[in-house]
Amino acid sequence: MLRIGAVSYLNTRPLVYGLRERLEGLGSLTLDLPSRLADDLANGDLDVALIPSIEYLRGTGAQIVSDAVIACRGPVWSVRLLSRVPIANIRRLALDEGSRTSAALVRLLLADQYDLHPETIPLPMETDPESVDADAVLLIGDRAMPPPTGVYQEIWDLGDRWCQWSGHPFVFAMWIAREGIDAQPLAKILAAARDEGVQNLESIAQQEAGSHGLTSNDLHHYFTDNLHFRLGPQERQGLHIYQQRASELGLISQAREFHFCSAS
Ligand SMILES: C=C(O[C@@H]1C=C(C(=O)O)C=C[C@H]1O)C(=O)O
Repeated sequence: MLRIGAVSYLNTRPLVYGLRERLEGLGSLTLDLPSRLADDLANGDLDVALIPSIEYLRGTGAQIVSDAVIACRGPVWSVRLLSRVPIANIRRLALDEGSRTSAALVRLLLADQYDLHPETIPLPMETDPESVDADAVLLIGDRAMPPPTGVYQEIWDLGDRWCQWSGHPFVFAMWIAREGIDAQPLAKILAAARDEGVQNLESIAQQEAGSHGLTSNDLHHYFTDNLHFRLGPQERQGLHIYQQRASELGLISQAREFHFCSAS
């Protein structure tokens, strides 16, 4: 049985639509924070997981299993930098502990656009962003979605900032298999779950909205207009640009070749 892990945020509901049933007899599915999924894949506690793309670029796992991904082609809504000071004055930055990709992305954008290299501190899941001693806070996933309660001078949507800066989509997370795992049977299953999820965005939005304090219209808009669930040539290009720049800034040690599972 394969041990499979997926992100526990709303953004992943369309990717795991009916997935447990499809996996019957082949694997089990657990949901967790993106950063923990990457650590569990790296230490062998998971066989396949939806991990932050930067962790794959850093060397975690062996193969990209599917073209089902979490990406965006403009504003993403759920990845935001909230700054109490003008962006150019950020000295201390708190980073959502669930994140790896966006944690590197925000440092990359601050370095390239403002020549800024702030001190970073972790923002634990249970910590209220209002209470943290930092000039700015990076939030991802469900907790980034409600309107912020504090007073902020500037708010960045990192999907939007990246796409405007690079001219390419951004890939936040990908299904990755660890070394030695035959993930081929999974490739079709993950793509089929995504395809069915994408066909049912309206009903997923209706099911999930209330418990997250969102309207089903807003959530439907998030799934259809903000998120993008397929790794195509433009997304690959965006990933290459991110890899290149992250490596130049020392956020990853060296660029790796992308390996795709043959059935994907
Ligand atoms: C768009 C998002 O993509 C995510 C961002 C990730 C990261 O920053 O490491 C990892 C997985 C995705 O859940 C989000 O969480 O809002």
